[in-house]
Amino acid sequence: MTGHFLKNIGLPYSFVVPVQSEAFMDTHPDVLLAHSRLVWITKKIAAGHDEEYQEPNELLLVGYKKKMDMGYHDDGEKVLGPTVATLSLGATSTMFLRMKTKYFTGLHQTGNGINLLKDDPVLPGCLLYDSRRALKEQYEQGLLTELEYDEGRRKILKSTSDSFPRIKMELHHGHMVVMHGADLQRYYEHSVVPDGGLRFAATARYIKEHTVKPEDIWMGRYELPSGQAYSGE
Ligand SMILES: O=C(O)CCC(=O)C(=O)O
Ligand SMILES: [Fe+2]
Repeated sequence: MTGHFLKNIGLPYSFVVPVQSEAFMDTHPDVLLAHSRLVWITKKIAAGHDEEYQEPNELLLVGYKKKMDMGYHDDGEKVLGPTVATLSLGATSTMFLRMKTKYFTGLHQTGNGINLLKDDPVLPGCLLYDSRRALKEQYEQGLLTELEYDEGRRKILKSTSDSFPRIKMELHHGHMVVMHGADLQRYYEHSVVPDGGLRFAATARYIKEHTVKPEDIWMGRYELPSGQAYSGE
């Protein structure tokens, strides 16, 4: 993310690059209006799901100058809640979502070569899903020892192949994307490639309050004058 314009508002979010945060109460009112749109949509999307909903208390503005993009990554840091919402501003971009290569192949690259995944979740859509699922079930039912399970996997999982995008979305000015669910960040990753023009992404996240210095908690709070919070109209 070096080179991108970055500005953090609300609770400090220092995972990406340590950036100074500005309290919501001190920021420009338009930023609060943008944040309130993201709060509105996260509520709409997250309501009814089993994971506890937490209202975003942070906003990261990321600016993409000409020809910049953001490579594959996840937003699954421990300090974050399971809902991440982004408002796109400016140039059109394409967002890609793919299964992380290690879950796709069942193999991962370590310091000493390519190894079997310790706990292969065998996600629907992974490479060799049926045979991997069958082996895992036999192992879980006690029909295979761990050694036999590993040997069976070694036989079928020979090469690494790259994962591929499952979702490709064109994002236009004003579009909002919500990613909801910890597993989405655990097993999948996303990237964003603008069409070359200037673009800003305003991303709202929930930062777990216990991970922030108590004296900073107020930075994530604000109230809009009545009637100004976005209500979908
Ligand atoms: O640029 C975007 O739309 C998303 C940016 C993103 O993935 C991030 O800031 O983590
Ligand atoms: Fe992201």
